[in-house]
Amino acid sequence: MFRILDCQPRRLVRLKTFLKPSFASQNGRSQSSESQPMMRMNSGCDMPMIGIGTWKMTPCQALDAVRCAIGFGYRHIDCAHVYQNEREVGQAMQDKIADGTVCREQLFVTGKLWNTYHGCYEVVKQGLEKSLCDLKLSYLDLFLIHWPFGFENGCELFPKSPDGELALKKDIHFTNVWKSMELLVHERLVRNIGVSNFNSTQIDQLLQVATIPPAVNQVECHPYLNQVCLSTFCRERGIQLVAYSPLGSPGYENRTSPGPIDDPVVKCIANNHKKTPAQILIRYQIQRGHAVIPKSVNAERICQNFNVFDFCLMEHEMNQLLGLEKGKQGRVVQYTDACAHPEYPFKELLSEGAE
Ligand SMILES: NC(=O)C1=CN([C@@H]2O[C@H](COP(=O)(O)OP(=O)(O)OC[C@H]3O[C@@H](n4cnc5c(N)ncnc54)[C@H](OP(=O)(O)O)[C@@H]3O)[C@@H](O)[C@H]2O)C=CC1
Ligand SMILES: O=C1CO[C@H](CO)[C@@H](O)[C@@H]1O
Repeated sequence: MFRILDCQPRRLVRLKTFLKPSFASQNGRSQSSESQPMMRMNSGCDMPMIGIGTWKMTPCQALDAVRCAIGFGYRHIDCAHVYQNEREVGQAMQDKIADGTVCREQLFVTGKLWNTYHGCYEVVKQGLEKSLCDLKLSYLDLFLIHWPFGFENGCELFPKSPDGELALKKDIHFTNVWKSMELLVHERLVRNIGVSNFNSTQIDQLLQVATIPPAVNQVECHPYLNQVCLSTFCRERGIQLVAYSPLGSPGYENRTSPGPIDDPVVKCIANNHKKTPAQILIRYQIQRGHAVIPKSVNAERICQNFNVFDFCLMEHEMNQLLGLEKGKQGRVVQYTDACAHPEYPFKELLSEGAE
């Protein structure tokens, strides 16, 4: 049986309940999917706490990495149309269903409505159908509004205006997009809906119109951007925080300084536990009650990132990690190209000063 984690307000993840002698260590053995912790969302659906991220996987890498991840026991796959690899992610899932490793119902697949599909209901539905078709699925477990702002509709993922700037679409508000997302639930094309990169003001606005409240807010989160306020805000409203770029997205071209995976404090905690810095960063999210979606295309690291249930960070270590916060300097995925949109969520990045 799956272990269920209740993510209701103020409920903390109890770690000892996860410790099972049968967990694989870093030796490449597969870990039983039956023993991984789950998050119960508001809708009553369960989401596995660790998923595999798929951004920046080439199509070929995605095919191998997702097959490998499912083989190691991952059941949560984080996808998006804009990652341009959904066909291969879908093929990998089909392959693992065909070889008997999993059935569809055991997978938890997240998709995201790309910014060029902010429009009327038909446009939003087209966005979903494109992903369903590529992923070779008849429904998604979770569908997110990828960003609170839209771009001009069309085939270009990053459309440009005649002046060469990103063509922002300002005549439709995310609350209208949300109403279409709700219809997709009623049509049983998606089991849960949520948002990504929304700030607390935007979530409040959404909650005022929603008949189905967002199940999750997927945001950047790691020790340099710990999202303490947003995490509490979401928890108090029964919204599950999903931590993206949990390793600080090393290698991302926008990263100009070393990230948390290279931080001496993280390395020291890792040494004390005989774990890797990546495992500390993933475990840190789980102990905060966040779902977490590290990306890797390397089989050893895919396995390593999943093997974080045989140790526990102590309170003082969690506090040390929380103390690494860098405010807006810690944010890697900034999307300042879209800052002229009224719903650009990270206004603090546009002002002078540290915070
Ligand atoms: N909603 C949104 O707007 C966003 C969502 N996301 C989602 O979150 C996922 C994760 O975030 P992402 O930005 O990819 O970054 P991560 O923080 O997951 O870091 C990924 C990088 O870390 C490396 N890495 C992975 N595991 C290890 C390890 N154990 N030791 C050392 N290095 C490691 C990977 O290299 P290698 O592959 O070679 O192992 C890759 O370069 C994305 O893939 C995507 O699914 C991300 C950004 C925005
Ligand atoms: O998920 C993400 C990664 O890729 C996208 C663009 O290329 C980002 O906008 C987004 O946040």
